[in-house]
Amino acid sequence: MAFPSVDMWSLLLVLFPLFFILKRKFQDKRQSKHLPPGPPGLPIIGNLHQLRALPHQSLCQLSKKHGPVMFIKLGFVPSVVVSSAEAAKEVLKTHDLCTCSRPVSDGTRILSYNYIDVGFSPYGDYWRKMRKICVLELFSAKRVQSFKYVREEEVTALVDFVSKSASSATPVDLSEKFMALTANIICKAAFGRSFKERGFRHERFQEVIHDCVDRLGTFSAADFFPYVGWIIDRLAGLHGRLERNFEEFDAFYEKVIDDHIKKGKEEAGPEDFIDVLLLEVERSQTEADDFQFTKDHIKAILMNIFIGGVDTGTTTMIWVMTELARHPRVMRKVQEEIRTCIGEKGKVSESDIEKLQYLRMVLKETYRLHPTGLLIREAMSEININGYVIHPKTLIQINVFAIGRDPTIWKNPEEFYPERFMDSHIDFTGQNFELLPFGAGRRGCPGMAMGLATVDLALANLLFHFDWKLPYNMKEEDISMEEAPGLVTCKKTPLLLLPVKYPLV
Ligand code: HEM
Repeated sequence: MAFPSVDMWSLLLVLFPLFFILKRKFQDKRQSKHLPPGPPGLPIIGNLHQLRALPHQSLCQLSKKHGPVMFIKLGFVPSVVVSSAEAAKEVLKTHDLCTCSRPVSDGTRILSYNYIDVGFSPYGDYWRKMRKICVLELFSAKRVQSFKYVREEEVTALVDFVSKSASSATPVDLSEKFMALTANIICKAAFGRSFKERGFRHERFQEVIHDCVDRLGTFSAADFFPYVGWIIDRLAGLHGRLERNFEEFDAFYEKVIDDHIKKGKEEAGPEDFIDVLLLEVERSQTEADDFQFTKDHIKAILMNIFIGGVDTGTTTMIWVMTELARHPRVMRKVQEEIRTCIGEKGKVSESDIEKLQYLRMVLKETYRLHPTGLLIREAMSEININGYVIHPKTLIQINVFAIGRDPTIWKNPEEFYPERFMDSHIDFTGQNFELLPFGAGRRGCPGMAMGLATVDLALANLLFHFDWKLPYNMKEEDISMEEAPGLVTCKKTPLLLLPVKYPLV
């Protein structure tokens, strides 16, 4: 989440008198003695001024002073920030049922077709039905397996591209290539064909996805200042951009769904997400059920898949390759593992991945230092965390970044050292609260298996086929580790590396 610029602050000051009247109306009547400790805030804006462009980092600093369960106010919105594994377990396991809703916001309302999706809709019967459809029909192990051919096709095409770059000694922009890879794989799984075959420029699609993810991670005044915040958002042009992106997505989905309806059963081919979801529409029309599954429901789910599945996988691969480029010892070790395991087979297949234990450690270590972002929940009823009261409607932010760098859990937390996982039981599947890149509990990521299948296959093949050097006489310490603001914490500058073909005998 990014926070406002100087212009936005001036706007806030102009609207100050209005806020003040509203503040009285929204005055927090809670007894502060039961609330978690936190930094003192300013009138109206609360603690917003203490958060910089990268809130996970600002919150991590603040929690070092105020503790692992910290109370802050974002405008009028009360929020609790959780920065220890122990407290995260309380929220995501002990009290999961009371904390598994999501807060509403202008951005998520637009992109979720008014909360008829899975990722942003509040907890309740409706969400349970939608989540069940996704988990059973779209993200099951069988379905993930059914798209194996798509992943293999796309990874092979990427290896071919990189081979050509290696032959001409041209550096590869891995950030761009990873984005195209995940977007193409998800596009083929969702629509049966690539963007190009669907008459859409994939570069444009990636831009729109990225823009939406950025916007969802950006401060929106309407979210924190009821009634008046929308004026600031309008003036800052936040709304217009998101609405235009939404319309672009919507027109594309509409066309692809209509193509599927027209083609009917005539055109045989592997079942894609739209085929599966159209069956849900049919089923809900024939079964006497109050729940009517419509074209808009399909579109809302597609939106979750693109927004939840593309930037996350891309970012994971970028950070892994960035850390490996900075740590040649680890790079050599992981390549040795892959090359010894694969031998003369020529390429890594999905069935080889489980044998690659060190690669798994590299992935865990990368997720520890570069998790996707803050986990965002909303309390539905009063709960008690570490002896502090959290009231209903409080925004809960689990700072996975802070937990990954907590010196009470991790020795030398700033060091990239995959071997720390050697004899450790800690994994990232949501059972261990020290490492939560996919979240945990009822709202944990349902697309984890699908995301990891791409990440594992692509990384293993790129590390098997190529050695990776730094271009332009760069040194390891020249690689920028700067993060970009957004819902997903990406690397700010593109990662360019020079591939050198590994000679297969
Ligand atoms: C490596 C890739 C991925 C990472 C790191 C990742 C991470 C996450 C995280 C942190 C959450 C929030 C969990 C929580 O609040 O506890 C989430 C939710 C979600 N993810 Fe993923 N994700 C990935 C891939 C995918 C893919 C490929 C899809 C779909 C094709 C997907 C679909 C979703 C959906 C629908 C939700 C919302 C679930 C809900 O609210 O019920 N994700 N993901």
